[in-house]
This record gives sequence, C-alpha cells and structure tokens, in this order.
Amino acid sequence: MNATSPAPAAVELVRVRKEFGSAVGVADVSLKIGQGEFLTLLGPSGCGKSTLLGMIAGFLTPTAGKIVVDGVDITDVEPYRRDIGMVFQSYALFPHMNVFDNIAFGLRMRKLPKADIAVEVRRAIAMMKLEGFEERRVSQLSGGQRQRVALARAIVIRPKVLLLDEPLSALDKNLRAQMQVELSELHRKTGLTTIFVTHDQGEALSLSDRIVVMNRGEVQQVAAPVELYRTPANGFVASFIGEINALPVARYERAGAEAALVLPGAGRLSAAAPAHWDFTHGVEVRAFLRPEHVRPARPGEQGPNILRGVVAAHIYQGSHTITRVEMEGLGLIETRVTGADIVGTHPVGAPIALVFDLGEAVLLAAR
Ligand SMILES: Nc1ncnc2c1ncn2[C@@H]1O[C@H](COP(=O)(O)OP(=O)(O)OP(=O)(O)O)[C@@H](O)[C@H]1O
Repeated sequence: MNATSPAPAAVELVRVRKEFGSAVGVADVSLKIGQGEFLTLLGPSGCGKSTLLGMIAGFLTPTAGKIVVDGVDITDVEPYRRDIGMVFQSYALFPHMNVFDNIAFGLRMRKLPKADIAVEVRRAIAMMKLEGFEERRVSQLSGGQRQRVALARAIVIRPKVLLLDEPLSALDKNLRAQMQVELSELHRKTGLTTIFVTHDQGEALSLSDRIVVMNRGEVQQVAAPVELYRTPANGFVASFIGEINALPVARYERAGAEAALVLPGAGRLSAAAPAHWDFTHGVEVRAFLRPEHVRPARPGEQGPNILRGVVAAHIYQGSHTITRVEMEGLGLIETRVTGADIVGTHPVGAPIALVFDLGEAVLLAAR
C-alpha cells in the first residue's frame, strides 16, 4: 500500500479529540485509513492509542471531531451498530460458554437464522484453525487458543473494520511470534481493514502497511515501516523506532558534494551528501545514526570519520553484540557488530576507535 495516498478511505478521522477533564487524551487527530489496509497505532504508554481506538469502536465519545466509516458519519452511532469487530489483550471471552457459543454470540445478537450462524461460525473456526475445539469451554484453552477464539468472534460478523488493542501482549515471546504470522495470514485472507494498537515497535514494523506514531495524544508521523525507519520526521520518531544514536547538536558545513558535521568537543564527520540533505551551510543540525552504521575501526585503520572512546559495556545478543562506547563530546555511542569477538578484543575499559558512516545518518534541523 502506498504510504501517502491510501486507497478509498474505509475509515476517516476528522480532527478527533478527547479530553478527560483538563487533560487531553487525543489531540485533534485527522487520518484516512484505506480499504483493506493494516494500520498500526504505535507509541509509548499513555500516548492516546487506546483512547483513539475506543472512540472508533464507540466505547468513548469524542469531545470534538468526526468518525466516518465507509462514507457514513458514525460519531453518534451506538457501538453494537457500527459493524466493527474488536479484540482486546484480555480476550474478553465468556468463560462459561464453549468455543462455538462464544464465536456465535454476535450473530445470535443480530438474530441470524440458526443454519446461517452454523455456516458462519464454521468458516471462522476454520480460518482460525480451531477445528475440534467447538465444544471446549474457554477456561480449558491456552492463551494462544483463547486469542484465536477472540479473533474468530471478531471476524465472524464480517465487520467493516477490525480493531485490535494489544491482542498479543499477554502471550509469551514464541507464541507471540507465531500469532503475528497468523494475524498476517488472517489479514491477507479476509482483506479486512485493520487498526492495530501496540507499543511494540518490532510488531508494528513487521505487520503494518502503515504506522501512525503517536506521542502525548498527537500524531508524530504516518508512514510505511521502511520509510519510518529510514526517514523519521523528528527526533521522537527517530528515537522510538529501532535503536539509534542521537548525536549532539552540530554545525552543518557544505562544500560542493561533501557535507560535514562539526561536533563541539568531539571532532568532525563528513560524507558525500545524500541528495535530500538540503541544509544551508552553517545551520545547526542533529544527526541520528543507527548502531549498524557505527563500526569498530580495523587495527591501524586511518582516515576520516574515526573517533576514539572507551568501551563502557557489551550486550551480547546471540547473533550480534551491542557495544557501548563512552566518547568525549558525544556521550554513550552504541555500535553493533556480528558475533562476540569484540568482547575479547576490546574488553570493558579498553580504548576503541569507531568509524561513523555519516552518509547513513538521519539529519534533522536542530530547534
Ligand atoms: N478515563 C480516563 N480518565 C482520565 N484520563 C484518562 C482516561 N483514559 C485515559 N486517560 C488518559 O489519556 C491519556 C491516553 O491514554 P490511553 O489509554 O489512550 O494511552 P495508551 O497509549 O493506550 O497507553 P497504554 O499503552 O498504556 O495502554 C493518558 O494520559 C491517560 O492517563
């Protein structure tokens, strides 16, 4: 899906706002969600994700603004009339009912004929791979199975929009990874417009067509995962998505095709300026550089962009090691190297030289 111009909007939020007394939970959010799009609301705790989702579902009334689904203003429509399926972290299933009855609940409320209910429930059961569990009580299921029942219950009504509020956060790491794949498959098979809430950036990056990064009730950036990772719009997004080194404010110098940063007390870094670095010579900028773009210098290596520091810590992560280096004028800088050799070659406290690949940095105007 295109990051800037989604297909015809399935959901449109127009200056949606929610105040709780004097506190602002969601501040004037406008957003178009494309038909069939998998859109994720991502942000730290308290940024307003659940409040925004609650307003789309109809559990919360906006203080101002409008919510439109398939061209119809539903701002004042009761939740159960919105044709929206919802799954929560806590499952919210009926523990005394069996799997079949849990999934059939929404269809019975809609007074569908019994035979149709059986057909639809069987379809949802097959889609969520729950065959054989129809008669089981929910209390006799594992966490992953319960979440699959919750998903089946949400999709069985053939909703216009599927809302998922941290549905995987109660699951352990392996099950979570497996359920991510299942969610992806479910989305592919149903083509349902999906709005997913998470504070887990890895989950957001792997599942979404587009991600909405929120902070303090406000949208910081809306973009496809790769675009968000490579070209974050501001310091908050840069620091929130993936690991990144935020360098101190520096002076930007430009001479022909070469750009340089003069970092007070640390030195100078330079690069062939990428085309999008259109800063004026002499302005103050901040550079953000991922750990994979900072590497230990080879023994005896000379050249530009090499700065020196002292190893502060190693964090061994299996396939790679994150090494933290204390650098004068820069503070702690992280480098990411394959394997664990660096732990032996550069023990904590040893001097180390790092090569900065400045051309890969995200550069933002310092304000
Ligand atoms: N019923 C309420 N009364 C007062 N303040 C509220 C209420 N619900 C939410 N808030 C506030 O609104 C802001 C947004 O909350 P919200 O639950 O939407 O955040 P979130 O991003 O979903 O967080 P989390 O990831 O922790 O669930 C927070 O500052 C929260 O304290």
